[in-house]
Amino acid sequence: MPVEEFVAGWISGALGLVLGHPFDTVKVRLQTQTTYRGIIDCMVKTYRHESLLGFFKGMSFPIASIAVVNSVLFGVYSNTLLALTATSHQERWAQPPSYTQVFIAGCTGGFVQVYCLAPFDLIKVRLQNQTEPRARPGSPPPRYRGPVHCAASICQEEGPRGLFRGAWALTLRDTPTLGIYFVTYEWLCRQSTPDGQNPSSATVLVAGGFAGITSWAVATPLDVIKSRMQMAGPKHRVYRGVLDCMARSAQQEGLGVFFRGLTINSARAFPVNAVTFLSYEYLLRWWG
Ligand SMILES: C[N+](C)(C)CCCC[C@H](N)C(=O)O
Repeated sequence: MPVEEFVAGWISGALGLVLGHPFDTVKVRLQTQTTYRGIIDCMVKTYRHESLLGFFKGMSFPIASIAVVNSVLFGVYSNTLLALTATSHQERWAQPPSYTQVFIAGCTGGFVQVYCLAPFDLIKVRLQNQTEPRARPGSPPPRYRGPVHCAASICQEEGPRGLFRGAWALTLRDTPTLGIYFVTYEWLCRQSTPDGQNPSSATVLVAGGFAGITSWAVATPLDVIKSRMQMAGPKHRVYRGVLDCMARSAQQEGLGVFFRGLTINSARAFPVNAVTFLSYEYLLRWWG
C-alpha cells in the first residue's frame, strides 16, 4: 500500500487547518449558542471578550488530529482508487478514473476517517463552546482545562462511549459529502486542463476551494445536528437520535436552523481546501 498519500494528506491537512480555525470557532458558536445575531456580532463579541486568542481556542488538538484524519482520508481515497483502477496517483491525470470510481473512493475515505475524527471533533466542539475568557484570579475556571482534561472528563462522566457522541450524525455527514468533495475537485480540474496533463496551480487552488464549498454546502444541515448532539452531554438536553434532534431543532427554531453556519462554513472552506489540495498535489509531484 503506497504511503506517500498518507504523508501528503497529513501535511496538507495541517496547513489548511490553521488557516481555517478562526472561521470554525465562529461557526460552532453560531450553531450551538443563541446569544449572537450573526457572523460579525459573534466575531466582535469574541474579540472583545476573549481577544484574538478566543478564535484559536481548541486549535492545538485539531492541528495534530485533523492532520491524522486528513492523512487517513487522502490515503484511503487514493488507495481505493488504486484498487478500483490499478493506477497510481502519478498516472491518474493521464488515465483518469470515472466519476463513479472517484465518488466511491471518496465515500470510502470519508467513512473510514469518521472513526478517527469523531472523538477529536467532539473535544474541539466542547472546547470551542467554552466562552469564558482566559482564567482570571477569582473567576470560576472553565469546565474543561484543555483537550486532555476534556477527554478524561468525558470518559469519567459519560464513559468512553461518550467520546463517540454524535458519531452517527458525523458518518451521515461525511460519507456522501466526501464523495461529492473529490468528484467536484476532479470535475473542475478536468474542465480547465487539456486531456492527459497535470492541472496548473491556479486550477488546483480554485478546484480545491470549490470542492470545499460544495461539499460543506451539502453537509451543513447534518453538521448542525452533529454539533448539537455532541454538546448534549449528561447535563444538557439529550436527544434520542439524529431524527429526534432534527425534528426538535426544526420545531423550536424553524427550518432555517439547518443552514446555520452555511456562510461561515463556505468562507472557511475555500482557503482551507485550496491550500489542502495544492500542498497535497505538490508534495506528491515533488516525491514522484
Ligand atoms: C465533507 N465535509 C464537507 C463535511 C468535510 C470536508 C472536509 C475537508 C476539509 N478537511 C475541511 O475541513 O474543510
